[in-house]
Amino acid sequence: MPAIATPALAADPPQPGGGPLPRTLVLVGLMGAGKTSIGRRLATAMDATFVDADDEIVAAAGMTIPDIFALYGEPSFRALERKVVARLLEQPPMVLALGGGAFIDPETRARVKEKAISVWLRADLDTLVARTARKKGTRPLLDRGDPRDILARLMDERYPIYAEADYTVDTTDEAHDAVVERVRALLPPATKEA
Ligand SMILES: Nc1ncnc2c1ncn2[C@@H]1O[C@H](COP(=O)(O)OP(=O)(O)OP(=O)(O)O)[C@@H](O)[C@H]1O
Ligand SMILES: O=C(O)C1=C[C@@H](O)[C@@H](O)[C@H](O)C1
Ligand SMILES: [Mg+2]
Repeated sequence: MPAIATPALAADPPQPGGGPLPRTLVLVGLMGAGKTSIGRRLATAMDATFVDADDEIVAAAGMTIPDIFALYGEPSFRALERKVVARLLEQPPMVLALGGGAFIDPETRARVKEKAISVWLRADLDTLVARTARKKGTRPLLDRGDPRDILARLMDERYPIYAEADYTVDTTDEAHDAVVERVRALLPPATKEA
């Protein structure tokens, strides 16, 4: 499988000392858990930089995630994801939404544990099915069959691994802002100043 070229990251480098985070705050969880939408709000609330690893992969590859899967295959996507996340974890603290499978990779998981604070955004199956139904065609794993069956299988496979995150926050019955506050409440006091 050919390697995908990896030019510079697309996101502006975080401003030195520009955020109150002592370490990068990494959000993990399945598709539809809220990593992107919660992460963006959290970063705004904390005056921190927000980066979505999926967007960085798209920028690095110069193509969409469905195209990367279709043209290069999932193993090449995973290799690129590992590289991109490793580079992001070397940058100054930020709020970082990982792609759904990134934390499942043992190397990435070890790096996250070493360098970041991790939070698993957990949701139940009905919630994930409903949320992921909104932007069809953007998540290649869910195009391989019935999304409910696939999400159920991924929950079985991945939930024990996401549980290795430092913290877990349930997002099933919580509005965005409530989840943001729950995540902020987990952080040491100095990181709560907006
Ligand atoms: N707590 C919540 N309450 C209501 N809607 C939510 C909540 N969290 C996320 N959503 C909605 O669910 C959808 C998916 O959320 P989001 O894109 O943040 O998930 P994600 O974890 O980044 O997954 P993916 O990257 O696969 O899209 C969005 O429409 C978002 O607004
Ligand atoms: O759960 C996954 O494995 C994925 C989730 C998305 O965020 C993307 O990273 C990609 O579609 C794979
Ligand atoms: Mg997302």
